[in-house]
Amino acid sequence: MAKHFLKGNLQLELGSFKLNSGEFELPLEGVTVLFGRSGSGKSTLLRAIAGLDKRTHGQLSMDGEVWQAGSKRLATEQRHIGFVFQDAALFPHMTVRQNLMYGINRLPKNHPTADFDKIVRRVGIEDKLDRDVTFLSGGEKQRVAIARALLMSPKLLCMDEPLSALDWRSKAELLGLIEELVEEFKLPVLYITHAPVEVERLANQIVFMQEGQIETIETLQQSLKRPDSPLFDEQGAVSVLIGQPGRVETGLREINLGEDTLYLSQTHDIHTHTVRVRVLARDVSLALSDPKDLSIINHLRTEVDELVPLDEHRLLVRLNLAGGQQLFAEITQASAQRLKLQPDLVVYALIKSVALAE
Ligand SMILES: Nc1ncnc2c1ncn2[C@@H]1O[C@H](COP(=O)(O)OP(=O)(O)OP(=O)(O)O)[C@@H](O)[C@H]1O
Repeated sequence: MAKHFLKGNLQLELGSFKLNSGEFELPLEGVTVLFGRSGSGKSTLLRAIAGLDKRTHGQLSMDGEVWQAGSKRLATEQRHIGFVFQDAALFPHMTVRQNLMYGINRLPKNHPTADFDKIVRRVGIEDKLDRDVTFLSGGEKQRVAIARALLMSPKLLCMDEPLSALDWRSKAELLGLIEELVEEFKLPVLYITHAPVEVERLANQIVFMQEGQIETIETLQQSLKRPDSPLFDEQGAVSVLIGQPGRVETGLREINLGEDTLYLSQTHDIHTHTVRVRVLARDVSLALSDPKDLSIINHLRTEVDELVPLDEHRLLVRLNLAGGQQLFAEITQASAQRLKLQPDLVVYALIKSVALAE
Protein backbone atom coordinates (compact mmCIF):
# COMPACT_ATOMS: atom_id res chain seq x y z
CA MET A 1 0.00 0.00 0.00
CA ALA A 2 1.32 3.41 -0.94
CA LYS A 3 1.81 5.83 1.92
CA HIS A 4 1.04 8.96 -0.09
CA PHE A 5 -1.90 9.84 -2.30
CA LEU A 6 -2.49 12.66 -4.70
CA LYS A 7 -6.13 12.98 -5.56
CA GLY A 8 -7.88 15.48 -7.76
CA ASN A 9 -9.25 16.79 -11.00
CA LEU A 10 -7.44 19.79 -12.46
CA GLN A 11 -8.16 22.26 -15.24
CA LEU A 12 -5.85 24.86 -16.71
CA GLU A 13 -6.34 26.83 -19.93
CA LEU A 14 -3.28 28.20 -21.69
CA GLY A 15 -4.28 29.96 -24.91
CA SER A 16 -5.77 27.30 -27.14
CA PHE A 17 -4.48 24.44 -24.95
CA LYS A 18 -6.79 22.99 -22.31
CA LEU A 19 -5.60 20.76 -19.50
CA ASN A 20 -8.54 18.77 -18.24
CA SER A 21 -6.99 15.93 -16.26
CA GLY A 22 -10.18 14.07 -15.39
CA GLU A 23 -10.50 12.58 -11.92
CA PHE A 24 -7.37 10.86 -10.72
CA GLU A 25 -6.19 9.11 -7.61
CA LEU A 26 -2.47 8.60 -7.69
CA PRO A 27 -0.76 6.42 -5.13
CA LEU A 28 2.67 8.06 -4.89
CA GLU A 29 5.13 5.29 -4.36
CA GLY A 30 8.66 5.66 -5.68
CA VAL A 31 8.68 7.31 -9.10
CA THR A 32 5.52 8.22 -10.99
CA VAL A 33 6.35 9.09 -14.59
CA LEU A 34 4.20 11.45 -16.66
CA PHE A 35 4.50 10.15 -20.20
CA GLY A 36 3.02 11.33 -23.47
CA ARG A 37 3.79 12.98 -26.77
CA SER A 38 5.21 16.44 -27.00
CA GLY A 39 2.45 18.94 -26.25
CA SER A 40 0.21 16.40 -24.47
CA GLY A 41 0.31 18.54 -21.33
CA LYS A 42 2.79 16.79 -19.02
CA SER A 43 4.54 19.96 -17.87
CA THR A 44 1.21 21.76 -17.58
CA LEU A 45 -0.16 19.01 -15.32
CA LEU A 46 3.01 19.07 -13.22
CA ARG A 47 2.78 22.85 -12.85
CA ALA A 48 -0.90 22.59 -11.92
CA ILE A 49 -0.12 19.93 -9.29
CA ALA A 50 2.70 22.04 -7.91
CA GLY A 51 0.55 25.17 -7.77
CA LEU A 52 2.87 27.05 -10.10
CA ASP A 53 0.10 28.54 -12.25
CA LYS A 54 -2.49 30.86 -10.74
CA ARG A 55 -4.97 30.06 -13.49
CA THR A 56 -5.39 26.47 -12.26
CA HIS A 57 -8.91 25.36 -11.27
CA GLY A 58 -10.32 22.19 -9.81
CA GLN A 59 -9.64 19.96 -6.85
CA LEU A 60 -6.39 18.58 -5.49
CA SER A 61 -5.33 17.08 -2.21
CA MET A 62 -2.14 15.40 -1.06
CA ASP A 63 -2.61 12.89 1.76
CA GLY A 64 -5.87 14.66 2.62
CA GLU A 65 -4.31 18.16 2.76
CA VAL A 66 -6.20 20.43 0.35
CA TRP A 67 -3.90 21.98 -2.26
CA GLN A 68 -6.57 23.26 -4.65
CA ALA A 69 -10.29 23.91 -4.16
CA GLY A 70 -11.95 25.65 -7.10
CA SER A 71 -9.73 28.64 -7.84
CA LYS A 72 -8.27 28.72 -4.33
CA ARG A 73 -4.72 27.40 -4.11
CA LEU A 74 -2.37 26.56 -1.33
CA ALA A 75 0.83 28.48 -2.15
CA THR A 76 3.56 26.37 -3.73
CA GLU A 77 5.97 27.17 -0.85
CA GLN A 78 3.52 25.56 1.55
CA ARG A 79 3.29 22.33 -0.41
CA HIS A 80 6.89 21.33 0.42
CA ILE A 81 7.78 20.36 -3.13
CA GLY A 82 11.32 20.10 -4.48
CA PHE A 83 11.92 20.91 -8.17
CA VAL A 84 14.52 19.82 -10.67
CA PHE A 85 14.04 21.10 -14.23
CA GLN A 86 15.76 20.32 -17.52
CA ASP A 87 17.80 23.47 -17.13
CA ALA A 88 19.18 23.32 -13.59
CA ALA A 89 18.06 26.97 -13.09
CA LEU A 90 20.92 27.90 -10.77
CA PHE A 91 21.89 31.49 -10.01
CA PRO A 92 24.85 32.28 -12.27
CA HIS A 93 28.04 33.79 -10.84
CA MET A 94 27.24 32.38 -7.43
CA THR A 95 29.09 29.46 -5.94
CA VAL A 96 27.52 26.06 -5.49
CA ARG A 97 27.33 26.66 -1.73
CA GLN A 98 25.63 30.06 -2.23
CA ASN A 99 23.10 28.47 -4.56
CA LEU A 100 22.34 25.76 -2.00
CA MET A 101 22.12 28.20 0.92
CA TYR A 102 19.89 30.62 -1.00
CA GLY A 103 16.92 28.27 -0.81
CA ILE A 104 17.60 27.12 2.75
CA ASN A 105 17.81 30.71 4.04
CA ARG A 106 14.38 31.51 2.64
CA LEU A 107 12.57 28.63 4.28
CA PRO A 108 10.12 29.39 7.09
CA LYS A 109 11.72 28.92 10.54
CA ASN A 110 9.82 25.75 11.42
CA HIS A 111 10.47 24.09 8.05
CA PRO A 112 12.54 20.92 8.37
CA THR A 113 15.78 20.82 6.40
CA ALA A 114 18.07 17.93 5.62
CA ASP A 115 21.67 17.42 6.78
CA PHE A 116 23.74 19.68 4.47
CA ASP A 117 26.99 17.68 4.56
CA LYS A 118 25.23 14.38 4.11
CA ILE A 119 23.27 15.52 1.05
CA VAL A 120 26.24 17.23 -0.54
CA ARG A 121 28.36 14.09 -0.11
CA ARG A 122 25.58 11.80 -1.24
CA VAL A 123 25.03 13.76 -4.44
CA GLY A 124 28.78 13.89 -5.06
CA ILE A 125 29.43 17.64 -5.06
CA GLU A 126 31.46 18.01 -1.84
CA ASP A 127 34.54 19.14 -3.79
CA LYS A 128 32.56 21.65 -5.88
CA LEU A 129 31.05 23.79 -3.11
CA ASP A 130 33.24 26.83 -3.73
CA ARG A 131 33.09 26.67 -7.51
CA ASP A 132 31.15 29.24 -9.55
CA VAL A 133 28.18 27.32 -11.02
CA THR A 134 28.71 28.95 -14.43
CA PHE A 135 31.74 26.72 -14.97
CA LEU A 136 30.14 23.41 -13.98
CA SER A 137 29.30 20.74 -16.56
CA GLY A 138 25.64 19.99 -17.31
CA GLY A 139 25.77 16.85 -15.16
CA GLU A 140 27.36 18.71 -12.23
CA LYS A 141 24.74 21.46 -12.46
CA GLN A 142 21.96 18.85 -12.26
CA ARG A 143 23.63 17.32 -9.19
CA VAL A 144 23.55 20.76 -7.56
CA ALA A 145 19.88 21.16 -8.53
CA ILE A 146 19.10 17.74 -7.02
CA ALA A 147 20.98 18.62 -3.80
CA ARG A 148 19.14 21.95 -3.60
CA ALA A 149 15.80 20.15 -3.90
CA LEU A 150 16.68 17.48 -1.33
CA LEU A 151 17.92 20.06 1.20
CA MET A 152 14.36 21.36 1.45
CA SER A 153 13.23 17.97 2.86
CA PRO A 154 10.39 17.94 0.33
CA LYS A 155 7.29 15.78 0.64
CA LEU A 156 7.28 15.42 -3.13
CA LEU A 157 10.04 15.84 -5.71
CA CYS A 158 9.03 17.09 -9.17
CA MET A 159 11.54 16.43 -11.96
CA ASP A 160 10.77 17.77 -15.45
CA GLU A 161 13.07 16.12 -18.02
CA PRO A 162 16.07 16.37 -15.69
CA LEU A 163 18.38 14.40 -17.99
CA SER A 164 17.35 15.52 -21.45
CA ALA A 165 20.06 18.15 -21.86
CA LEU A 166 22.92 15.81 -20.88
CA ASP A 167 25.29 13.61 -22.88
CA TRP A 168 24.80 9.85 -22.62
CA ARG A 169 27.52 9.29 -20.02
CA SER A 170 26.19 11.97 -17.64
CA LYS A 171 22.67 10.66 -18.28
CA ALA A 172 23.70 7.14 -17.24
CA GLU A 173 25.49 8.41 -14.12
CA LEU A 174 22.62 10.62 -13.01
CA LEU A 175 20.02 7.97 -13.76
CA GLY A 176 21.90 5.65 -11.37
CA LEU A 177 22.11 8.41 -8.76
CA ILE A 178 18.39 9.22 -8.99
CA GLU A 179 17.56 5.52 -8.66
CA GLU A 180 19.69 5.27 -5.51
CA LEU A 181 18.28 8.46 -3.98
CA VAL A 182 14.68 7.36 -4.54
CA GLU A 183 15.38 4.09 -2.72
CA GLU A 184 17.38 5.76 0.06
CA PHE A 185 15.18 8.79 0.80
CA LYS A 186 11.87 6.99 0.15
CA LEU A 187 10.69 10.18 -1.48
CA PRO A 188 7.73 10.21 -3.87
CA VAL A 189 8.81 11.62 -7.21
CA LEU A 190 6.81 12.95 -10.17
CA TYR A 191 9.07 12.61 -13.20
CA ILE A 192 8.57 13.80 -16.79
CA THR A 193 10.51 12.17 -19.58
CA HIS A 194 10.26 11.18 -23.24
CA ALA A 195 12.83 8.45 -22.85
CA PRO A 196 11.49 4.90 -22.41
CA VAL A 197 14.88 3.87 -20.95
CA GLU A 198 14.36 6.30 -18.05
CA VAL A 199 10.79 5.08 -17.52
CA GLU A 200 11.90 1.45 -17.49
CA ARG A 201 14.69 2.15 -15.04
CA LEU A 202 12.80 4.37 -12.61
CA ALA A 203 9.02 4.15 -12.87
CA ASN A 204 6.79 2.42 -10.39
CA GLN A 205 3.79 3.70 -12.26
CA ILE A 206 3.08 5.73 -15.34
CA VAL A 207 0.49 8.41 -16.03
CA PHE A 208 -0.14 8.41 -19.79
CA MET A 209 -1.22 11.84 -21.06
CA GLN A 210 -3.00 12.62 -24.30
CA GLU A 211 -4.32 15.99 -25.49
CA GLY A 212 -4.44 17.51 -22.04
CA GLN A 213 -6.08 14.51 -20.38
CA ILE A 214 -4.91 11.63 -18.28
CA GLU A 215 -5.53 8.69 -20.57
CA THR A 216 -4.64 5.92 -18.15
CA ILE A 217 -2.54 5.18 -15.07
CA GLU A 218 -0.66 1.87 -15.03
CA THR A 219 2.18 0.21 -13.17
CA LEU A 220 5.36 -0.27 -15.19
CA GLN A 221 4.77 -4.02 -15.41
CA GLN A 222 1.17 -3.51 -16.61
CA SER A 223 2.26 -1.23 -19.39
CA LEU A 224 5.16 -3.46 -20.45
CA LYS A 225 2.79 -6.40 -20.68
CA ARG A 226 0.91 -4.77 -23.53
CA PRO A 227 2.49 -5.70 -26.89
CA ASP A 228 1.45 -2.23 -28.16
CA SER A 229 2.83 -0.38 -25.13
CA PRO A 230 3.53 3.32 -25.83
CA LEU A 231 6.88 2.65 -24.14
CA PHE A 232 8.07 0.56 -27.08
CA ASP A 233 9.97 2.57 -29.68
CA GLU A 234 11.77 1.65 -32.89
CA GLN A 235 13.75 -0.99 -30.97
CA GLY A 236 10.54 -2.94 -30.38
CA ALA A 237 9.19 -4.63 -27.27
CA VAL A 238 11.14 -4.51 -24.02
CA SER A 239 10.95 -6.49 -20.80
CA VAL A 240 12.24 -5.34 -17.43
CA LEU A 241 13.39 -8.11 -15.12
CA ILE A 242 13.74 -7.17 -11.47
CA GLY A 243 16.32 -8.91 -9.32
CA GLN A 244 18.91 -8.57 -6.59
CA PRO A 245 22.56 -7.92 -7.42
CA GLY A 246 24.81 -10.88 -6.64
CA ARG A 247 28.54 -11.63 -6.97
CA VAL A 248 30.87 -10.59 -9.75
CA GLU A 249 32.90 -13.45 -11.16
CA THR A 250 35.00 -13.82 -14.29
CA GLY A 251 33.77 -10.49 -15.58
CA LEU A 252 30.09 -11.25 -15.09
CA ARG A 253 27.62 -9.78 -12.62
CA GLU A 254 25.04 -12.17 -11.21
CA ILE A 255 21.49 -10.91 -10.88
CA ASN A 256 19.28 -13.06 -8.73
CA LEU A 257 15.77 -13.44 -10.10
CA GLY A 258 14.61 -15.83 -7.38
CA GLU A 259 14.49 -19.15 -9.18
CA ASP A 260 16.83 -18.01 -11.96
CA THR A 261 20.10 -16.16 -12.23
CA LEU A 262 20.97 -13.71 -14.98
CA TYR A 263 24.54 -12.84 -15.94
CA LEU A 264 25.38 -9.32 -17.11
CA SER A 265 28.64 -8.30 -18.69
CA GLN A 266 28.68 -5.14 -16.54
CA THR A 267 30.70 -5.28 -13.37
CA HIS A 268 30.43 -1.76 -11.92
CA ASP A 269 29.41 -1.34 -8.28
CA ILE A 270 25.67 -1.43 -7.59
CA HIS A 271 24.39 0.50 -4.58
CA THR A 272 20.70 -0.42 -4.70
CA HIS A 273 19.00 -3.48 -3.23
CA THR A 274 17.14 -4.25 -6.40
CA VAL A 275 18.26 -3.98 -10.00
CA ARG A 276 16.20 -3.66 -13.15
CA VAL A 277 17.54 -5.40 -16.21
CA ARG A 278 16.24 -4.17 -19.55
CA VAL A 279 15.90 -6.88 -22.19
CA LEU A 280 15.02 -6.11 -25.80
CA ALA A 281 12.67 -8.76 -27.20
CA ARG A 282 14.79 -8.95 -30.35
CA ASP A 283 17.81 -9.99 -28.21
CA VAL A 284 15.99 -13.09 -26.94
CA SER A 285 16.22 -16.36 -28.90
CA LEU A 286 14.30 -19.54 -28.12
CA ALA A 287 15.29 -23.21 -28.01
CA LEU A 288 13.23 -26.30 -27.23
CA SER A 289 15.99 -27.84 -25.12
CA ASP A 290 18.79 -26.36 -23.03
CA PRO A 291 21.73 -26.04 -25.43
CA LYS A 292 25.10 -26.94 -23.89
CA ASP A 293 27.60 -25.85 -26.53
CA LEU A 294 26.74 -22.20 -27.03
CA SER A 295 28.53 -18.94 -26.25
CA ILE A 296 25.30 -17.40 -25.00
CA ILE A 297 25.46 -17.48 -21.19
CA ASN A 298 21.87 -16.87 -20.14
CA HIS A 299 19.57 -19.85 -20.63
CA LEU A 300 16.28 -19.35 -18.77
CA ARG A 301 13.72 -22.11 -18.56
CA THR A 302 10.33 -20.56 -19.38
CA GLU A 303 6.82 -21.45 -20.45
CA VAL A 304 5.08 -19.84 -23.41
CA ASP A 305 2.23 -17.64 -22.21
CA GLU A 306 0.97 -16.14 -25.47
CA LEU A 307 1.93 -15.62 -29.10
CA VAL A 308 1.18 -12.14 -30.42
CA PRO A 309 1.56 -11.57 -34.18
CA LEU A 310 3.33 -8.28 -35.01
CA ASP A 311 2.96 -8.54 -38.80
CA GLU A 312 2.87 -11.34 -41.35
CA HIS A 313 6.51 -12.29 -40.70
CA ARG A 314 7.23 -11.55 -37.02
CA LEU A 315 5.64 -12.30 -33.69
CA LEU A 316 6.15 -11.63 -30.02
CA VAL A 317 6.26 -14.58 -27.65
CA ARG A 318 5.36 -13.75 -24.08
CA LEU A 319 7.14 -16.11 -21.71
CA ASN A 320 6.59 -16.89 -18.03
CA LEU A 321 9.72 -17.30 -15.91
CA ALA A 322 9.76 -19.66 -12.94
CA GLY A 323 9.67 -16.76 -10.44
CA GLY A 324 6.54 -15.23 -11.99
CA GLN A 325 8.17 -12.51 -14.09
CA GLN A 326 7.52 -12.20 -17.82
CA LEU A 327 9.83 -11.85 -20.77
CA PHE A 328 9.16 -11.07 -24.45
CA ALA A 329 11.00 -12.72 -27.34
CA GLU A 330 10.62 -11.38 -30.86
CA ILE A 331 11.03 -14.11 -33.48
CA THR A 332 9.89 -14.84 -37.01
CA GLN A 333 6.63 -16.61 -37.79
CA ALA A 334 8.78 -19.17 -39.63
CA SER A 335 10.74 -20.00 -36.44
CA ALA A 336 7.54 -20.18 -34.38
CA GLN A 337 6.12 -22.72 -36.84
CA ARG A 338 9.35 -24.72 -36.96
CA LEU A 339 9.43 -24.95 -33.14
CA LYS A 340 5.66 -25.57 -33.01
CA LEU A 341 5.31 -22.92 -30.33
CA GLN A 342 2.07 -22.87 -28.40
CA PRO A 343 0.92 -21.76 -24.93
CA ASP A 344 2.35 -23.80 -21.98
CA LEU A 345 5.21 -25.23 -24.07
CA VAL A 346 8.53 -25.22 -22.16
CA VAL A 347 11.21 -23.27 -24.02
CA TYR A 348 14.64 -21.93 -23.12
CA ALA A 349 15.12 -18.19 -23.52
CA LEU A 350 18.68 -17.44 -24.62
CA ILE A 351 20.09 -13.97 -23.99
CA LYS A 352 23.65 -12.80 -24.53
CA SER A 353 25.07 -11.21 -21.39
CA VAL A 354 26.38 -8.29 -23.45
CA ALA A 355 22.81 -7.57 -24.62
CA LEU A 356 21.65 -6.91 -21.08
CA ALA A 357 21.67 -3.39 -19.70
CA GLU A 358 21.26 -2.63 -16.03
N1 LIG B 1 2.06 29.78 -21.14
C1 LIG B 1 1.48 29.21 -22.19
N2 LIG B 1 0.65 29.88 -23.00
C2 LIG B 1 0.05 29.29 -24.06
N3 LIG B 1 0.21 27.99 -24.37
C3 LIG B 1 1.03 27.27 -23.60
C4 LIG B 1 1.70 27.82 -22.48
N4 LIG B 1 2.44 26.83 -21.90
C5 LIG B 1 2.23 25.72 -22.63
N5 LIG B 1 1.38 25.98 -23.65
C6 LIG B 1 0.91 24.99 -24.65
O1 LIG B 1 0.28 23.94 -23.96
C7 LIG B 1 0.52 22.70 -24.61
C8 LIG B 1 1.04 21.67 -23.61
O2 LIG B 1 2.34 22.05 -23.19
P1 LIG B 1 3.19 21.20 -22.16
O3 LIG B 1 4.50 21.89 -22.03
O4 LIG B 1 2.40 20.95 -20.95
O5 LIG B 1 3.36 19.82 -22.97
P2 LIG B 1 4.35 18.64 -22.68
O6 LIG B 1 3.56 17.39 -22.83
O7 LIG B 1 5.08 18.84 -21.41
O8 LIG B 1 5.32 18.81 -23.93
P3 LIG B 1 6.90 18.56 -24.08
O9 LIG B 1 7.08 17.09 -23.92
O10 LIG B 1 7.18 19.03 -25.47
O11 LIG B 1 7.59 19.36 -23.04
C9 LIG B 1 1.47 22.99 -25.76
O12 LIG B 1 0.73 23.04 -26.93
C10 LIG B 1 2.05 24.34 -25.40
O13 LIG B 1 2.39 25.05 -26.56
